[in-house]
Amino acid sequence: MEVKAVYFSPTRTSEKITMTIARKVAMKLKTSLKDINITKNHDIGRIPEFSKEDILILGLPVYSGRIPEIIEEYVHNLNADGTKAIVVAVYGNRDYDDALLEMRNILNENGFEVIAGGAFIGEHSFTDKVATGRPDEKDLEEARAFGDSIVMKLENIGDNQVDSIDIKGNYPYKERGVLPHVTPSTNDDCTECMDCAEECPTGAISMDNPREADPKKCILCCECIKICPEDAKFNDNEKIIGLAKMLEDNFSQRRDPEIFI
Ligand SMILES: Cc1cc2nc3c(=O)[nH]c(=O)nc-3n(C[C@H](O)[C@H](O)[C@H](O)COP(=O)(O)O)c2cc1C
Repeated sequence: MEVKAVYFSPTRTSEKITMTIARKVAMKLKTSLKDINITKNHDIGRIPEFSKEDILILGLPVYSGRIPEIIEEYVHNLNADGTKAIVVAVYGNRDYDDALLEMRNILNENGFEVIAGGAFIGEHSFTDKVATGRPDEKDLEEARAFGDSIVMKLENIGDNQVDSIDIKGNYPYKERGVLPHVTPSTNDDCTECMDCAEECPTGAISMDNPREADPKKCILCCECIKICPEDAKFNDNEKIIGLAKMLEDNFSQRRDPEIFI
């Protein structure tokens, strides 16, 4: 038996929440934890295998109320025969809409038994003024408490099959919004440390010149902006700036994690 934490997390908030839950579950079950970070490694040649005794904790950020399109094929290729799973969506304080439901449905269709789900909040990718610094200690405390509840449920279920859990969301799912085909810009403070290019989940930033990026590959995850030690990367596209302003004006009130178990 192994707890397998699989997550996609360009700006690391989904990673923090998923790993906090997973560490708690593995520790309480006194079993090993496998950290499967698919932020850069999401080609379907690397799909992990699951035994019936394993536990999958899948953590994804919410993009336009859905799971990120770039990770869709990978998630659809996760397969099991009765492995228990937990779904975790991390969103930027606006809404998670149908993302958590989408995750539950894909995993249930692929032979997992989804026994719990959680929607958590992370600092918004487009602005550091919405959900600033989240997940914070209170969020991590809730993530650990969620881990405790998961273990309690697993102990109660034993080897029995369970009914699928109810999760908030609608089907047909929300249509994905269309973002402009642009990349973040770079100012003169860039020192070519290459952190952005090395961490870019899609390889959109040139390894020869980190000021150059391919708009066909860029998914606007904002990893490069958040990771840059010199604050040299920024969004200067009008639509993205307008979106950030709309979020700051309308979605600054703190939202709390929601648990489905
Ligand atoms: C393209 C894109 C679309 C997003 N859409 C939403 C959304 O619909 N609702 C929301 O609350 N946050 C949205 N966010 C914000 C992220 O869900 C949030 O910042 C999350 O914490 C990022 O996860 P990560 O740190 O694991 O990359 C979006 C971010 C990006 C890059």
